Parts: sequence; C-alpha cells; structure tokens
Amino acid sequence: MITSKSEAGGAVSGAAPAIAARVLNLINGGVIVIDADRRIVLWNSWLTPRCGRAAARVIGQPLFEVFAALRGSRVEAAVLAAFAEDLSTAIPQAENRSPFPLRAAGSFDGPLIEQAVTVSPFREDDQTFCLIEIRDVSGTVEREKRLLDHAESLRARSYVDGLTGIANRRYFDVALDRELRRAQRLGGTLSLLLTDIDSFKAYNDHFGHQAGDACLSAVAQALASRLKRPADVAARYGGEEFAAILPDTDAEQARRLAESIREYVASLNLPHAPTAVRPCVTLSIGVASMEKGRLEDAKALIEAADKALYAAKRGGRDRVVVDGEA
Ligand SMILES: Nc1nc2c(ncn2[C@@H]2O[C@H](COP(=O)(O)OP(=O)(O)OP(=O)(O)O)[C@@H](O)[C@H]2O)c(=O)[nH]1
Repeated sequence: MITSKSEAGGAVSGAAPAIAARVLNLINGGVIVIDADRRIVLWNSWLTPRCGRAAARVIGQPLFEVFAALRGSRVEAAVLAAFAEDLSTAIPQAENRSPFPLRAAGSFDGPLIEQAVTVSPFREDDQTFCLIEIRDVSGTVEREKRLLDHAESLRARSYVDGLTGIANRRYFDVALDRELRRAQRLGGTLSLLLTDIDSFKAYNDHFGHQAGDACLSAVAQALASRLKRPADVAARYGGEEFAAILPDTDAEQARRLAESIREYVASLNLPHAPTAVRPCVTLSIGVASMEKGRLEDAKALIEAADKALYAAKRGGRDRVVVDGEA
C-alpha cells in the first residue's frame, strides 16, 4: 500500500481519493464546500433526498442562490467571517434551528429538520474554501423537549395535593410568601383563611376512612369554587385543614367570603356522623389579615389565623372568627 504524510500528519494511502469520495457520501450529515465566490464545489449525497437537489444541479452554483433562505441568516454571517477573518463558527441552535430548508429524506412537505451547523474555512492550493457541515439534531431536540415537558409536569404535580387535586402545602408556602411580598411592595392588603372540617374524626369513625377522603375532596372543590379571583389560592394545609390566600382582600371582605364558604359547604348537606355538632358537614374558619407593622410575615399571619380558627372551634364550631375578635 502506498502511503504518504498528509498535511495534518495522518497517514494517507494511494486509494485515499476514492475512499474519501465514498466516505463523503456515507457521512450521516450534510457536507458542502464553497469557494471564495460562494460557489458550491462539493456537495455530498446526504443532502440530495433532503432538499431534492443532486450534486450535478448545484455544483458551480452560488450557495445563496441555491438556498435563497440563507440570505441575511447566521449562516451567511458565518460564511462571511470564515472568508474575511478566517473564523470557524458553530451556529448556536437557539437562534434558528432550521437554517437550511431541509426535510426528512424523501419528504417534500414535512417539517424542516432541526440542524446543528458549523462553518470552517480552510486553504488548499492557495485558495480559501469554506466547509459547511449540517447535522440533523431533530431527534435530540425532540428528546430534549420531552424531558422538559416531563420535568414541567413533575414540577406541576409536586405542587398538587394528590387526594383533593387542589394546591398542596408546598405550593401554599411558596404562594403565601410571594403574595405577602407583593402586597408589601404595592402597599396592598392580603387575607388568609384557615378552615377545618368540624368533628372530622367522628366522620371517619362513622363512615370509614374512604368516605372521609371523598368528603375531603368535596370540601376542597367547594372551597376552590368560591374563590373567584385568579390570584386567590385554595390549598390543602394539612389533614382535614384547608387554607385560602386572598390577595387584595381586607379583613371585612375576607370575613364575608369566609361566611359565604361556610354557608355554601353547609348548604351541600353532606350527612355527618350522629355525634357531630350538626347533622351535616360544617366548617370552622379563622381569618387573619396583613396589616402594616403587624402580621407582616407568613409565620405571624398563619399563627393569627390559627388562633382565630381555634376560637371558632371553642365558640361552638360552624362559624367564622376574625383575628382580634376572639
Ligand atoms: N379520611 C381522612 N381523614 C383524615 C385525613 N387527614 C386527617 N384526617 C382525620 O381528620 C381527623 C381530625 O380530627 P381532630 O383533629 O381530632 O379534629 P375533629 O374531629 O375534626 O374535631 P374538631 O376539629 O375539633 O372539630 C382525624 O381523625 C384524622 O385522622 C385524610 O387524608 N383522610
């Protein structure tokens, strides 16, 4: 076998030109070489079924006439930099994912292939050429998108209470913190309701735990359905306790809303255990509102609402108590 040293120091056999031509057409990606006049001097067969043009039709043609869509694109800028400044460029995928109008092999109207494109200048026989490599990254992009969707759905699920379908405690903590800071920044108001199903132990003991779960779901839906503003948040705070975050709502408005929730749940007439205070499921609700200089952080607000809730329980249940009125 005849071998000689290549420019880069690799070994090249006498059969190299034939092998190189064969390999060029076996490469799983597009390879285009253009000369300083931007005319195509090399075109591999990967490109043919993806743009409907064989080498014979494009060799000698100006690249930016064959692909007019490339005019003004990052590819044109990279080609300019290659010839003018001897710069190689890997075109960031975030910018234009499909700079060349290429489609899946044999498809004439399918979606464009997502591409990773690199542009590299080189010199041969005192002339400058530019190598353009195109890789089909549609599969990688699709996998990336599926992973992102999956991560997003996991994240969303991590904020939802599995039993009732409303927001969970983790979401409540994040939302209360965010809304408190927003209210302080804008000088607005904010109220918090803490709600507890009355004598729920008796409910479970009488009807069984599964019926208890169904009752929790029904109360959660009832609570969520009474909150009409987009920024309101209904959350399961713990076992049989629920919370409502009410931005832009003062203590009096919050009391009225709490009363309407209490009345609505009572009106559902969900049968309760014989030992409960009422024959139907009822709620006790504690209300606390943020005030300037008082109840400004989540901990203080929750404690105040909890104290009001405790007062509602002590006062006989099935009632609303506003912080400070206990
Ligand atoms: N079915 C069901 N029960 C739950 C769940 N979480 C908490 N509980 C029950 O809720 C009941 C709460 O009981 P207590 O805290 O004693 O209060 P209560 O019986 O509601 O009485 P008051 O709050 O004083 O009116 C307990 O029996 C818990 O087991 C749940 O996810 N499903």
